[in-house]
Amino acid sequence: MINVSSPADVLSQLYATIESRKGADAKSSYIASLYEKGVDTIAKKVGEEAAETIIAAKNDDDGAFVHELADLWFHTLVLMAHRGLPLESLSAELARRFGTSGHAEKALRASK
Ligand SMILES: N=c1c2ncn([C@@H]3O[C@H](COP(=O)(O)OP(=O)(O)OP(=O)(O)O)[C@@H](O)[C@H]3O)c2ncn1[C@@H]1O[C@H](COP(=O)(O)O)[C@@H](O)[C@H]1O
Repeated sequence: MINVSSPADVLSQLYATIESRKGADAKSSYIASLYEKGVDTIAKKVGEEAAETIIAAKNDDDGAFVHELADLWFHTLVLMAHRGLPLESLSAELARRFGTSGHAEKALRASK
């Protein structure tokens, strides 16, 4: 059982586990089986989980919604790890956006 002290800890521990499955046996590890199948299968899984998240978002069941969100986040992390990116590449990009409104960022793009 992992030590759940903060959302950031959970994400980094999960990502470390996901990265550690590189080269693992696909029969005993679901993540390794995804790596073995490759980017098309992992990306398709992300698409399926996104669709299931959208459906769950329109229903009242918070537990089911969180379940689908977790499946979606999990598979996007597997996709990122399969590409060889560190978790910090995502957190750095999100941190870079701190303080910039989406409206302002979009207006800047439109003016270019
Ligand atoms: N967080 C997860 C996690 N979330 C979801 N899943 C799996 O993702 C799969 C997708 O589920 P779905 O029902 O959507 O898909 P499916 O089973 O292929 O069936 P259908 O889509 O056909 O319905 C399931 O097998 C889930 O168990 C996960 N598998 C693993 N982890 C973490 O990764 C760790 C290592 O896992 P292994 O690589 O399997 O050792 C685990 O200890 C967990 O901490």
